[in-house]
Amino acid sequence: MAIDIDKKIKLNKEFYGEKTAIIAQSGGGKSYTARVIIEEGLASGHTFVIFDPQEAYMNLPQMEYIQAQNVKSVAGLGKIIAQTHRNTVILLKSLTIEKQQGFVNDFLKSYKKNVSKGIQTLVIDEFHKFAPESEKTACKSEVRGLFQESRSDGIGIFLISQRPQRVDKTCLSQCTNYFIGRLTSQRDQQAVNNYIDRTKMTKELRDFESGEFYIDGIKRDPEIVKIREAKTVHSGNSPKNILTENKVDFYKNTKKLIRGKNMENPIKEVEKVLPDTKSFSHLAGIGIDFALGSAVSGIAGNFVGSKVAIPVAFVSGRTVGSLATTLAMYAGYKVSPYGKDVLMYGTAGSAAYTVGSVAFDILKLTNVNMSALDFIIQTATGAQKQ
Ligand SMILES: Nc1ncnc2c1ncn2[C@@H]1O[C@H](COP(=O)(O)OP(=O)(O)OP(=O)(O)O)[C@@H](O)[C@H]1O
Repeated sequence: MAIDIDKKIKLNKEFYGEKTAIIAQSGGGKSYTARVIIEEGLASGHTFVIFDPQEAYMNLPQMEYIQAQNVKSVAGLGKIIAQTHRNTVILLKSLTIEKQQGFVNDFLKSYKKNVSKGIQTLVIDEFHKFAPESEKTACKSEVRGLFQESRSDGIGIFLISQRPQRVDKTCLSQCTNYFIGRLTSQRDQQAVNNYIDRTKMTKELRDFESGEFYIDGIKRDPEIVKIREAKTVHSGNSPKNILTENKVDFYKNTKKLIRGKNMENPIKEVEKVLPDTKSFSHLAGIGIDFALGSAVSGIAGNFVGSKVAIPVAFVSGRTVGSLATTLAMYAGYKVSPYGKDVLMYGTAGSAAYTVGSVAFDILKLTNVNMSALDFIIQTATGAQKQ
């Protein structure tokens, strides 16, 4: 039976100051459920800070939407929100994942230092990217701290993730409330097994509909609940970025598709993880920057090689020229506020060329002539044999 979360399940004031995990695979209804809970909270006068890497929390009333890339002082923003308890959605999508982690770290440091008393809920979507199990990130210790420190300042947290097996176990185990939705992967099911009372399970997690959740906590007996429809327009989309999402499913399903076998999940599931046009152009952009770096390195290297005799017998001018180019690009990447991505991937391209050049120097030194190896080095790095 569908239970309307705002009629039969009352979310009291304390709930918004507690730690709540909302777990389901992509499309299971996590951000939709979080939206419904936030709608309830806003209506009761609670405030939220939402870290939104997917633009899944648009159209919420009373919210200020802030583009992370436009924030000049992250610490300043953290301080203002901590002191004023403003309802804020921080849109992180335009930042690389490393920058998102750095942003969350700087924000939380300042927020925790300055937070004024009273309940405020921090919503961290795609939690596994900020505090993954057995992996360090710039913000992991700050995020973990939120779960470990016994706080009296009323900070509540929503931990939202589609990959429970990848979420830091300390954070997951410190939650008071668990909303667990559809999970078809066995590893993900195992990761939440400890939080489920099997006697209350009338159906398996893999059979849950979108929006159906096993709820443990909120001072009730555990039960399976269908979350009510949202009052605001949901903006969440299943991510389609091959660089960051569900690569395992992608490879598994595309392999089956190519072999013509039946897929575990119908083609819809493949579509969900196939990269969209934006992801393809992002990949193409990286490729162009990389090739550009390699080409610049090649031109500089060959120029130096043709003009300068290097006193160290086995080091070619090409290597010296391309190494200098790599260092110059790296220095540019470090100091320049502009063109960070071009300089970063350009440095990688230039470094690859330099590695190729060094490989040719070594081959020359050993007097070995292996055309297959030459071909591989040339193709992989762009460096030409001299
Ligand atoms: N309680 C609900 N009532 C009606 N529809 C729902 C409900 N929950 C989810 N849905 C539907 O399922 C879709 C997917 O939900 P949602 O975007 O929340 O998934 P998600 O688990 O956050 O997925 P992702 O990780 O891919 O963002 C929604 O766009 C909505 O159409």
